[in-house]
Amino acid sequence: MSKCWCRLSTAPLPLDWWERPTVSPAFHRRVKKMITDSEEIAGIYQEISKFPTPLKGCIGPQATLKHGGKYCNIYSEWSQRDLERAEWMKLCREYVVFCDENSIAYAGPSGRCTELRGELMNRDSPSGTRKAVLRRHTNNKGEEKQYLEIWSKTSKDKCINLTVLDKHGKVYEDDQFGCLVWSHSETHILYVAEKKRPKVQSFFKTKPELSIEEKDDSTNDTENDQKPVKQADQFLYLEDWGEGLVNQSTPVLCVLDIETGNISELQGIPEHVSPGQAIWAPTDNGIIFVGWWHIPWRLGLKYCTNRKSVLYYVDLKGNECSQISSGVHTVRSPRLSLDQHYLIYLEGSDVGTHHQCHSLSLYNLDKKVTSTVVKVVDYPTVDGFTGIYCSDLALNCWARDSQRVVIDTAQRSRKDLIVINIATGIVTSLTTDSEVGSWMLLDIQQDLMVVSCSSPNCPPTLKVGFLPAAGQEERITWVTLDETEPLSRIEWKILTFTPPPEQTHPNFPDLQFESILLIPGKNKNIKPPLIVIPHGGPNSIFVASWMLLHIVFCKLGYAVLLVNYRGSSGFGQDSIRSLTGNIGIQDVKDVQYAAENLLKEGVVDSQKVLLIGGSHGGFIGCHLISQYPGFYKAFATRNPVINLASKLGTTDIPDHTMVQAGFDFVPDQLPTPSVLTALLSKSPITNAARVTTPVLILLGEKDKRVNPSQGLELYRALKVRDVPVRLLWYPDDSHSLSKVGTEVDVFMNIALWFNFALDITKAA
Ligand SMILES: CC(=O)N[C@@H](C)C(=O)N[C@@H](C)C(=O)O
Repeated sequence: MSKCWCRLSTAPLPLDWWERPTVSPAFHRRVKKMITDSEEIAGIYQEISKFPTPLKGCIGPQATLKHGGKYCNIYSEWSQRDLERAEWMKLCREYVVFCDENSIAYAGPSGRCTELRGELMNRDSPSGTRKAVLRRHTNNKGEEKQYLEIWSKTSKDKCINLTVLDKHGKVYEDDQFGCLVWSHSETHILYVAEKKRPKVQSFFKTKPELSIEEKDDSTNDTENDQKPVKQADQFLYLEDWGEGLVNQSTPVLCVLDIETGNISELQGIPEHVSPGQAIWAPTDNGIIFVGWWHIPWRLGLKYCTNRKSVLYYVDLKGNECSQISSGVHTVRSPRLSLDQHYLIYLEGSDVGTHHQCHSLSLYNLDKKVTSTVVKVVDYPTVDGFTGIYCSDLALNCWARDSQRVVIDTAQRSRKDLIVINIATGIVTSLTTDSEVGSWMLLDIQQDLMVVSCSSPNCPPTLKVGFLPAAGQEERITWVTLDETEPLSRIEWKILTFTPPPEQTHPNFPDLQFESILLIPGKNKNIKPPLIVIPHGGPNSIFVASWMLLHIVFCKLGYAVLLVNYRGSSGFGQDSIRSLTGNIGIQDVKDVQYAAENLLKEGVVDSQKVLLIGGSHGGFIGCHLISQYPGFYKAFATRNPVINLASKLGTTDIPDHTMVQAGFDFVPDQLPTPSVLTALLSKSPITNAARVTTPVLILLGEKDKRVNPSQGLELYRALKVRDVPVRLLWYPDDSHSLSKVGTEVDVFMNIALWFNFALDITKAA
């Protein structure tokens, strides 16, 4: 029986099963409601991938109309997959809103949407009269340059070639460090760039003889160009900030004087931190920024909101730097109130997990004192509030009274908008009663908010609404900017599970967990196959929002179960705590419990259960197929964690491996046999001999988080045991496999892999 991979099969599976050209016509007849033809599958993917995702929304200044009343424009940017060009593209859409002080008379689109090319970042000046644009342009020699442009309402006023100026390396446009901020006076712009590095060359490079003209020219070279070339450093290792941030090493804060065009690098920043997320202090006298510790070395930052970091103020006159946040482990997203008296920011403690419940801190700039406005929530409060889990606050999140802030955060399996009163700490939800699954704040100006919202069966749309006066927040009314319809014949709901007594955590016995179920059609006579998907992290979460992969599978006829096992963020800090040291057990049992409970309800086909999991979700998936052989008919996994012992030395976040496995992370601790043995014993590779489920492995060669050698270990273990396994290797992609060309290939391969698996299950 060792070569059988499904319970119904009695004969060993032919090793060439995947190579067989088509699904049998008999299969098509049997599963009429399933779409199995590859062209049709590709067509559905293409159709659904046309819905763009909002990236930003900015409310312009309000203008008064002749006959009273006001209006303003809303500028929004979206990203969309261009399947023909195999790339992400950015587009912009504009809207107009007619309103009075606090109600909207009309809101709707103005003009057409257009593609944005080469714009890396842009930011309106505080008055709305000018705009700064960071642009990438490739000239006809194929050289890429970065420009900083200043636009007025009618034309481009200034264009600075940052590459030729050569004051610094590339400007950062990531969410982690990057910023582009106008001073309050609108005379300067602050941004983050890679520090200029000394030129390096080989020991044996012959210097070209300069012509007379070139010698003359070289006298005009900048001070930096004349610095001696470093020879011994040509191959010096440069630390980076890990997965998704491989070109980021040493950020510096830069200030452009718009009038003179002069760019200066901010001095006075402590040597042991890398600065980012900077803002201007009141009256432009100083700059406030987050400094991430880069000693003893840089640990990966992506998905890791736990990195040691401090909030600083640097004075622009004396370059003196002082610490604002105190005694905390991690800070993010400093945001100044409109009256410039308060600063709020997200704060986290030294819990070790990569994501956690944050508190909201307040710094009173007049009194120079810090207080906590919203504390960490261990267990959901009686009114259901589960705490703050966002990784960043919206750039503008203050109400005009400078007493309230609006935040979007996961609350169990939804993403809600909440208002926090900084004086009382009272948290009020603006969206709990809505039928929409997920809300995100894009901008707030004079209490007018623009938000994006979506549900698992409804693509994203923008809405506007005025934040009601304090205490009346529940009265909010939203006006939709673009009408979108939910996709027909797809339903979703959130399922709540209480783990059985034998699976409760001894220290956290009351924890529940949830799943989001997407289910096709309403025909009670047809039970769809089920795809079970645990998320990665493990302290991440699925919120009930529009996600391409899930909706396309549902359109093909699958039910999809997204499991937020205990340890997911959004359910209170105790839930996150409960998984530490328990990975491979609690998470695995929760996922299986959710799947089995759904099968008991009889709404899906219990003989056709499939599994997808990426990263830590792949770790859970590998445990599942070895612990429940025959239950899952096929498994597809992206960059899975297979062996914690070998992962420790190859990942950009070794602390994560140690902490999740239940150990403290001590940077100078060398691996010991006992630790490595414990790591190995928690790893799915040790049970690979029990696997009979066909596995599709999808690996990104450039993955710094989970080295592709992890997936290769699994491939080899299955191949040698004649378990059907297929490995796809994406040389230009990394951990998330999110390049447009990769994503579509990954999807098509999973869809076809599952088709074959179900076909064979039926035939057996
Ligand atoms: C913190 C982190 O990146 N963990 C990885 C092992 C992981 O599971 N990543 C998730 C977020 C993923 O889906 O890639």
